[in-house]
Amino acid sequence: MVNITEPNLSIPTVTRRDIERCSFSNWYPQFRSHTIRSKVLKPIPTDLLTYLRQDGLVLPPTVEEVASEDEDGNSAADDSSSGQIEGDGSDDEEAGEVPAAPDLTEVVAELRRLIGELGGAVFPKLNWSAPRDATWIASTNTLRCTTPDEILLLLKSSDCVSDDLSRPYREAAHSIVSSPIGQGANRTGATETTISADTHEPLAEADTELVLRKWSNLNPALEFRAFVVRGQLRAVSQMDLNHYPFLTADEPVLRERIHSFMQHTVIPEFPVDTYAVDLYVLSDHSRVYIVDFNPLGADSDTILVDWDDLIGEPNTADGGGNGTDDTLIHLFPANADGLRFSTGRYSQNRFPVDLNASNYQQSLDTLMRTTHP
Ligand SMILES: Nc1ncnc2c1ncn2[C@@H]1O[C@H](COP(=O)(O)OP(=O)(O)OP(=O)(O)O)[C@@H](O)[C@H]1O
Repeated sequence: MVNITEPNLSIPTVTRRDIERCSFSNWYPQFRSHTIRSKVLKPIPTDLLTYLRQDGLVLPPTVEEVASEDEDGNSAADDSSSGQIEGDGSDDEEAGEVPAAPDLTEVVAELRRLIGELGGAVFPKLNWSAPRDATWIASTNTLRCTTPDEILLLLKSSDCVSDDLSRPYREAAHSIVSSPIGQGANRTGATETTISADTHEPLAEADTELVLRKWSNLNPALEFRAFVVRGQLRAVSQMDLNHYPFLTADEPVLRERIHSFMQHTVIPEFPVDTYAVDLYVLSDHSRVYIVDFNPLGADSDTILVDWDDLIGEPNTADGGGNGTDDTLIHLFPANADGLRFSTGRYSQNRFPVDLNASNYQQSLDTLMRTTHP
C-alpha cells in the first residue's frame, strides 16, 4: 500500500499499460468469481473484424437468414421483413453502393452457441466499451441481445465500439500531451506531433476481443464507481444520476461493503496504481460484484466526485482514506421537492430526431437511405 505524504495535485496520467490492464480479458480471469459470467472471443474472427471495420451499416444476409430460421423455423427468404435494415435491398438501383458484407456464417454460429451457454441473453462489448451509444437502434432500446444479429447490429452502430478498434490508446495520448514532454509513458523528448500519432494507432488484430456477458437485470441505483488513486481508495460515487431516497438510509452499510471489498479483494490484486472500478451491490447487500475497470485520467467521468476529492490532500485523521467510515459515498441529492430525475448517461445517443418512434422500421429505412445515398 502506497502512503501519500504529499498531496498530489495533478490529474493522474493514464499510460498505455493502464489501458491495456483494463482490457476485459486482462482482468477477467483474475476476478472471475467476483464478476458477471462472460465469454471472450479473442482475437475477434477476421471476417467479423473486417465487417466491424467496414464503412456503412449493413447486416450480412447470412445473419438474418440464420436468425429467422432459429426463431421461426423458416428461412429469411420467406420473411418479408428480412433485409429491412439494409434499406433498399440488394436488387434496387442503390445496391451497388453498399459494401459487400463478409460471410459471417461461422461467426453467427459461434455467437449463437455462446449466447446459449450464457443462458439465452447477453450483454456485448469489446475490450473496453459496450455499444451504449447505439441502444437507440435496438428494438428493446437496451443492450440485451438474444440473437447474433442483435449483437452485430449494436456493435456495428456504435462509435464507442469503433473507437476501441481504431483509437484504443487515445486517453493515454491525451494525457501525455498535457504532461511535460518526456514524462509520458515510454517517451523521452517526444514532440506533440509524435504523440498525437498515437491517438490514431488502431488496436492490433491479435489484441481485439469480443466479450459476451450473461445478461443481468442490474438495478441502476446499486451501481457505484470507486476511485483508486496511487493505491488508495479515495472516493465512491453513485453511478446513476437520479435520486434514490433508500440509498441515504442504506449508505452506511453500502459504504462498509464497498470499502471492505475494495481493501480486501480489489486493491491488493489489481495491478494498476490509479483507476476507477464500477461495482454492483446486491440488493440484500450480501455481495459486491465488479462490473468493469477503467483507467482514471483527465478524460474520465468522475460522476459526482470532484477531482479535488481524488487528488487533493486526504482530509482524514490517518491521511489515507482507507477506513470504512471516512469516505462517504457521493449520492445524487434530492432537490427541493425531495425527488429529482435527470437525463441518463448517453441520453444524447438515444433515438435520433430523424427517426419517428411511431413507425420505427420505416423511419430506419429512411435514415439508411439518407446515410447511404
Ligand atoms: N452483463 C450485464 N447485463 C446487463 N447490464 C450490464 C451488464 N454489464 C454491464 N451492464 C450495464 O452496462 C453499463 C456499462 O457497462 P460497461 O461498464 O461494461 O460498459 P462501458 O462501455 O465500459 O461503460 P463505461 O464507458 O460507462 O464504463 C453498466 O454500468 C451496467 O449498467
